[in-house]
Amino acid sequence: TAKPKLYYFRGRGRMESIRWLLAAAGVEFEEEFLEKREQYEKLEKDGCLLFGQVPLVEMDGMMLTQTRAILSYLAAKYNLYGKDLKERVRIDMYVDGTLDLMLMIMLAPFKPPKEKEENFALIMKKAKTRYLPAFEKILKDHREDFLVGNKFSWADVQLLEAILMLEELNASVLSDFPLLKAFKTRISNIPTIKKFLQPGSQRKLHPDQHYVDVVRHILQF
Ligand SMILES: CCCCC[C@H]1O[C@@H](O)C[C@@H]1SC[C@H](NC(=O)CC[C@H](N)C(=O)O)C(=O)NCC(=O)O
Repeated sequence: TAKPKLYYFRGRGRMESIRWLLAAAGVEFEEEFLEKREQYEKLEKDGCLLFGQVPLVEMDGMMLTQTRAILSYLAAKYNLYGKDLKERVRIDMYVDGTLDLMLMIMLAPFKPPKEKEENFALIMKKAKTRYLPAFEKILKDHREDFLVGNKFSWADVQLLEAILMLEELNASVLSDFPLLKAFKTRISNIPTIKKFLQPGSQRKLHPDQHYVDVVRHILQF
């Protein structure tokens, strides 16, 4: 069967969580990197972009857009979405929280220079006073290796992704969160994730100025 094909910039952005989830599920995927505006315009002209936006994932005979829709489809398809409705809604709550946090981090490089310092402080404040305490408490109350049920799920994948992004911004961000530190080690050692964390995987690097310039050029903003 054909591998999923991801269409996005050569960077993390909104597509990175999709790369993580596919990798965690052990699913190989191909990528087409948007480097020129013409590529984006062709996708639009060909009617691939429902709302004129990427991420776009071509799989199972469909042209899928909307990051959350794609992630939910993948989680369900690869059995990473809990055992019943109640586990699924907890996973949805947790992943929406990590997506909110990661969106702040993802958009940071696009902030005007004079706002960067303040924006960085806001991200760290939200991480340390809102998101990390919430997940530390979940691990404390739930007393399992994973966030939901006693099984690896989409929520675990995305929390690890968010933790690693935060540590890139501030290496000691987990210093007050011992359960999250142990969680990070546990989940990082899951074979499919361990492989994705090795150099040479399809995991993308921290965004640099070139990347910001390419995105601005293609999307003309
Ligand atoms: C890679 C760095 C990403 C930072 C910026 C990204 O976040 C978004 O704010 C913009 C990009 S992603 C590219 C952007 N896509 C979206 O905003 C998708 C939003 C949608 N709800 C989703 O979750 O998939 C885009 O195609 N815009 C064209 C335009 O709307 O005309």
